Amino acid sequence: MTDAAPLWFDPALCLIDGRWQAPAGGETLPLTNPSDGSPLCQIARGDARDINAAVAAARAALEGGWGEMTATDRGRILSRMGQMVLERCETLAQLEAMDVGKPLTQARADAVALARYLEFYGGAADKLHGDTIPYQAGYTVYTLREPHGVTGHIVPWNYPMQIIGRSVGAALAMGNACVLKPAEEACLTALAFAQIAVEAGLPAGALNVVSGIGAEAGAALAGHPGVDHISFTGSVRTGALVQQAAGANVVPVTLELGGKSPQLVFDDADLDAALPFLVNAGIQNAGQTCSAASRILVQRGVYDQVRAAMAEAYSKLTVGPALSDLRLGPLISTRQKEIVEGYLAKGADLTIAAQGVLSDAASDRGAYVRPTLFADVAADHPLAQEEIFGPVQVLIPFEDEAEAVRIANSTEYGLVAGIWTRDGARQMRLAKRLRAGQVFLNNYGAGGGVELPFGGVGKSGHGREKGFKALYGFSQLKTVAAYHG
Ligand SMILES: NC(=O)c1ccc[n+]([C@@H]2O[C@H](COP(=O)([O-])OP(=O)(O)OC[C@H]3O[C@@H](n4cnc5c(N)ncnc54)[C@H](O)[C@@H]3O)[C@@H](O)[C@H]2O)c1
Ligand SMILES: C[N+](C)(C)CC=O
Repeated sequence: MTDAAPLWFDPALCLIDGRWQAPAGGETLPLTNPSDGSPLCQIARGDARDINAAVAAARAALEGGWGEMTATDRGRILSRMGQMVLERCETLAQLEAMDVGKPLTQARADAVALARYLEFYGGAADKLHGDTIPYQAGYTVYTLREPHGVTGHIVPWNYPMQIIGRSVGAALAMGNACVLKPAEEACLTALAFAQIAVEAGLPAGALNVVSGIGAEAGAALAGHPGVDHISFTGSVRTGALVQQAAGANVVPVTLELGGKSPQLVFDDADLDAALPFLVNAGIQNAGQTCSAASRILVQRGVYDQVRAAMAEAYSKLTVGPALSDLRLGPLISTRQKEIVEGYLAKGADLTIAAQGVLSDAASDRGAYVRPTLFADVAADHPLAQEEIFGPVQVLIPFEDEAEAVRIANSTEYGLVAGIWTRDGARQMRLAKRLRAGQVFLNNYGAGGGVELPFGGVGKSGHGREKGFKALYGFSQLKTVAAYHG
């Protein structure tokens, strides 16, 4: 680790029942810095035994101090955690940059987003309540909003802080006790978050964190009969496995999966306003973003202009080590680099409109690829259909609104869509017709905005996280019908 980001916790331990402890198997896994391939540290290789202990600790917390705490007091702790995240912002950003390969500016924004989630859900903890319901004579009927109980949170490596904030933050606000399984590729900020929770006075067992391999600790959590709800963020393939495992115990699952999100640019669009969003939403976090706008659909009348402007922007993109804070860092791993290079090879028959450049500091030991913009891509080409999870965007021309909608809705995903047009009626029509969980009109937020409900349709998943509405998903309703004559 660097002096700038010293670890003030031991990453080779799991947080269970408020205590950092060695995993039952006594084994560790290496974390690697994707910017140069150097070893970062060892993390705990938790397994089913640690998950069992974590679930038991969470259950005990619900029956003890955490379960008895008022919503207002829960909110206060979350708000305190948010403040502590802000105080540690620079350290957290450095850890995320080294662990994920994310440029420092983006990592800083993620730390601030984590703080915002904690503030937002801290403030919301005591705002959601039940109703009274008019019923038959002699009755008083009301509903209680209650936590699910023990919630499992399985998160990926690409935005650890943001995803932990939105799912664990909302779950704790509603009074659940959480078991978090971060990704084995990058989990330092998940562990730092756990330490912050301890320091902020979160009662023992309310948050338990077990790092480890997906097929071991993750599968044990997904299939655990003592868990009452699972929030999973990751790939479609793993999401299906998690849903199946949880389904065997009739446990509800929220799935936040992948995407192939489009931005639609019409002839009447404000192109100057659109350009930064078209490019940035494709290359943010080196394209390893579920809501990346990897398809840019452009109407014929402005197609050449958009292509030229994007190509110029691409030629200025520089890739380098995360701590040098260029526009793009490396991919998470050499394995991910091979996957992206495989897609670039599949695009050998296509026209490359432009590519970014590697900085001199981007060594062979890092997982670097040049951001690549393909032009004139057919809507059914694999590069226009499959999630690549790298800095690759395709330009697809269209004639009219009907064709734009058909192409936009032609993938198996439906996470986010952007529409660039000055025509208000078209904005309203398309906002309804596009299959996506979020639609942005004349802007594009690649998942930004803690206040905005987020989630997918189709293979992008189901359920909604973020925003106030997420609190409904992390709680359940009990109806109380009192007969008093
Ligand atoms: N919709 C969203 O909000 C969102 C956000 C970020 C990433 N994603 C998606 O995540 C994917 C990339 O992330 P990834 O490669 O880390 O995904 P992944 O599915 O490989 O891993 C995600 C998590 O699942 C765990 N896991 C792996 N196998 C498991 C199993 N059998 N049982 C239980 N858990 C298991 C992993 O350890 C990790 O913690 C992309 O498809 C991306 O679009 C979606
Ligand atoms: C929504 N977001 C950006 C936090 C994560 C997507 O990968």
